[in-house]
Amino acid sequence: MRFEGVTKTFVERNQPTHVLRGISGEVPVGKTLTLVGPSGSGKSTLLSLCNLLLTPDEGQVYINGREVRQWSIPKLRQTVGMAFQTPTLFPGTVQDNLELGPQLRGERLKNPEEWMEAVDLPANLLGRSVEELSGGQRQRIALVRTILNGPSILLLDEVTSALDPSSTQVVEKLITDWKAKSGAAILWVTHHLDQARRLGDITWYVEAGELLEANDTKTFFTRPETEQARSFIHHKDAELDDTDGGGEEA
Ligand SMILES: Nc1ncnc2c1ncn2[C@@H]1O[C@H](COP(=O)(O)OP(=O)(O)OP(=O)(O)O)[C@@H](O)[C@H]1O
Repeated sequence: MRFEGVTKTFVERNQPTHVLRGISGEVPVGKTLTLVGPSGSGKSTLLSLCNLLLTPDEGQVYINGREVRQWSIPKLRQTVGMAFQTPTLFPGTVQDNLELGPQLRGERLKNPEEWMEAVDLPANLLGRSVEELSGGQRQRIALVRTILNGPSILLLDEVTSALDPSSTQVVEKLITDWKAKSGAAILWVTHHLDQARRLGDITWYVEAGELLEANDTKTFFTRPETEQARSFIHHKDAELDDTDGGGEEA
């Protein structure tokens, strides 16, 4: 996935907000890119351009070498999976939701129980309506469903923010195991710098719509190049210390 000079401006009551200002860079195949930056810096907007929930005003987004606007929406959404903080599931049973992706490819889901085990949920939930699931269970099922669509790129927007530490661990393991097997590229927005540090191969820092730093994750966190990134890391780490060494933020 590649961005070339991407800009996006929202206009509300004649007031323009320049949300993305000339973002360029690449998420290489098989890598996890963790995207960090202050609230309102444009992270979710950047993700939304990758599967045409939004279109850029200027610049291009390339998926597997082809500009997003050249893709058919169904093919694009199958290739580029996306999961949000608030999971979306279709009405029906858990199994109905998991079967959807394979069915669209004319396949059958062979091992639903194994997927349930992978996200630490009992197999007897398969026949239950998704209405009956807790928030943490919904998020885990939504992620499995996204993965079963067979994407080669995964966009994750704060997917563990509403989860307790043990569900967070299950979700992180699901995604990292799947990435290792599939060789997919992942663009992962997170407010949790410990998560960005732990899971990223590459980290981007955006502030006020500008990509101020793009580096391998270890270098970004140990030797940030800009004063803005240094200060952001420092403040976030201090917040984490204040919340008694790593509790989940709301
Ligand atoms: N549809 C929209 N119309 C108008 N303004 C929008 C729209 N979507 C986002 N914005 C504005 O664009 C800016 C960037 O929002 P975005 O959600 O991309 O930031 P973010 O970095 O993901 O924030 P957070 O970390 O809080 O989720 C914000 O000022 C937001 O209010």
